[in-house]
Amino acid sequence: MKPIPAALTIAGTDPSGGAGIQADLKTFQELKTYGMSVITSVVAQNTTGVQDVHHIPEHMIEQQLKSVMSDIPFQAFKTGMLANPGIMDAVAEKISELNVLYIMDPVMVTTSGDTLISEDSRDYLRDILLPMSTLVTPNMPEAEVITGEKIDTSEDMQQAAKQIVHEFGADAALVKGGHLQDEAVDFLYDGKMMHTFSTERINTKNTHGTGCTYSAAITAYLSQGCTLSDAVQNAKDFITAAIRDSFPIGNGSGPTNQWAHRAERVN
Ligand SMILES: Nc1ncnc2c1ncn2[C@@H]1O[C@H](COP(=O)(O)OP(=O)(O)O)[C@@H](O)[C@H]1O
Ligand SMILES: Cc1ncc(COP(=O)(O)OP(=O)(O)O)c(N)n1
Repeated sequence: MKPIPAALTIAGTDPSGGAGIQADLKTFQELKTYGMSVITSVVAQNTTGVQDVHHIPEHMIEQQLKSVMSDIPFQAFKTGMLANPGIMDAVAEKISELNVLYIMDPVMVTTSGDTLISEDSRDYLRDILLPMSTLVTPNMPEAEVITGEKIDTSEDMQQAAKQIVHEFGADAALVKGGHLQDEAVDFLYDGKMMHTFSTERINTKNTHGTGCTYSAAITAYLSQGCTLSDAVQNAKDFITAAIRDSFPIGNGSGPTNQWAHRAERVN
């Protein structure tokens, strides 16, 4: 019998439902992948920004991981918000036991400008977790932090993707261009080839949770057995539809719409 596609997200929460664990689980569900979650931080946030944060004690993060890992098999997992070195350490130790695909969304700062990980975590993220990853998905500011280089152009993005693989040890890197002005272009470097994924830029302020939703969609497609470049292309179609049909709700940057792809996808 074919295994049931299943995926795990290890991340922080968003009670307003647009980002973090909530966005990941909605995306897994929408893409017919059995979704599971380990919560690292409870974040009081909404479309306008972050109001407060409570970090889950490390022993409880480890216990959540043990509970899932000892019971239900999954083909892929992703990490999102890992707020400090203690949390990263707890996660690194448990995931080193896994032999499944690992998608790292190196969450650092939200669109609203709130910092989600401490300054001293950045080196740990780059030096310990990143080399364990099958794919890392930085946006342009995150790629700048990882590489230490300024990234302004699509040439800089491609250079950063290569550097993240060859110098810092990820199997593959997807540098996302949501922060570019004209085009929404992302570059995937898999250690051999550069792949380009491009769409027109949609004029909207409702992009809360785009990075979470995109990396969750990649994780779901990988759990179903897609190749890396197919998983990214399918996920790019998914996130583009979700942004195009995003929800104009809340007082700030509204959330993306995970069910928008249904109208556009021909199965
Ligand atoms: N306004 C937009 N129009 C179309 N695609 C976008 C837009 N903003 C972001 N994207 C796409 O959404 C995905 C997430 O990118 P990005 O916004 O850079 O991530 P993050 O949320 O981590 O900052 C990428 O594929 C990016 O190209
Ligand atoms: C708990 C949590 N994790 C990650 C983010 C950042 O989400 P992202 O998808 O990068 O998009 P923005 O929210 O920054 O638009 C978050 N807000 N909360």
